[in-house]
Amino acid sequence: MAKFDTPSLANSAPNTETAQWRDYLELTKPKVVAMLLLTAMVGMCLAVPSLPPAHVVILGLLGIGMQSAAAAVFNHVIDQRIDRQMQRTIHRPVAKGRVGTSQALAFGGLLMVAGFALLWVLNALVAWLTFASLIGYAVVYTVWLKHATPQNIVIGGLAGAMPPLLGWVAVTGTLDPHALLLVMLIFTWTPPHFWALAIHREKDYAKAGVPMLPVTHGVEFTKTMILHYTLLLVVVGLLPWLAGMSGLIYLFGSLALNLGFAWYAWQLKFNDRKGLAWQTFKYSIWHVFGLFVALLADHAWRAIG
Ligand code: HEM
Ligand SMILES: CC(C)=CCC/C(C)=C/CC/C(C)=C/COP(=O)(O)OP(=O)(O)O
Repeated sequence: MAKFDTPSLANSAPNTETAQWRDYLELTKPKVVAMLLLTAMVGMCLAVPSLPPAHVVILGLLGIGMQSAAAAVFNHVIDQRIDRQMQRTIHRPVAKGRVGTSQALAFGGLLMVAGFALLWVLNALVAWLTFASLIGYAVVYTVWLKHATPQNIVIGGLAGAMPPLLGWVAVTGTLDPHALLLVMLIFTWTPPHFWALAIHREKDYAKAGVPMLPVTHGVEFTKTMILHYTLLLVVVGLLPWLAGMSGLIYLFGSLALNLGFAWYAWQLKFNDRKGLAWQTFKYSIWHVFGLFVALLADHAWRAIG
């Protein structure tokens, strides 16, 4: 790996190796999409008092999953130059040349069209909103925002925060302000999720010339912002309960998880121990998983109760 450290080699033409199915899977960012689908499923369940119809869940998750995966594939194609400059991403299939740009575009295009068609069967609103999220991530964030401002992931985070609302609309066909509260949860979670990683990978982003907050405003300022967002998340986390969407299981679950996130952020800011940024990033992933499982468990409890 070390041989790619020098900028000249990092920028050189990619290797041409044979693509395997694993490369195509990697292009879809499967773990991120799996988490997005969990949040979409929670949106579907909370849209109705008990359980949504099985065919809506299946078609909806397939459609939202395919469109999210397509967005991830396009992100790999568009970012291939900067991916070749960062240690974390240097081995990605398009960056390395194992999957060519046109093959990746064809794969992404297929996923996009198939996903749109599946959602169209449910209702036009969910199909268009999901497509707008795809454009939001693959074009607005990846092409423009990422290189334009250190607030890139705050604004661009909206696309990744949309799945609970998309799930909700898949079931009801209409927009509901309650679904926006779930969007707000992920929207507030995204900056501390990403900036913790950006501190850990600051050198990567500086080398690739991407204006992430730790690069433009320094690590200390970024830590302060992370702490602010986690404290805001404690408050935003109360909203689903205050709005009557959830009960005590969610309330106490979210309080524990959000205070835990704030504790990590506090340590990151005021303790110089090495590795805290990476630990905070890892925690953020378990945190968002726990938050949506708590919403689901709470809903199931109320549905049978
Ligand atoms: C603009 C918004 C977001 C940005 C910039 C962002 C950034 C990132 C980055 C750079 C990684 C890769 C870390 C690595 O390579 O080790 C990552 C991992 C991850 N993110 Fe995010 N993220 C965003 C939104 C989301 C959302 C909305 C979710 C789900 C709710 C999510 C879930 C995950 C998961 C599960 C991983 C771990 C993936 C793995 O281990 O392969 N992210 N995120
Ligand atoms: C239809 C729909 C809901 C679309 C959203 C799809 C989606 C995959 C959102 C996740 C956001 C994400 C992983 C951002 C990281 O991109 P990055 O380019 O900053 O990170 P990288 O360097 O790891 O590629």
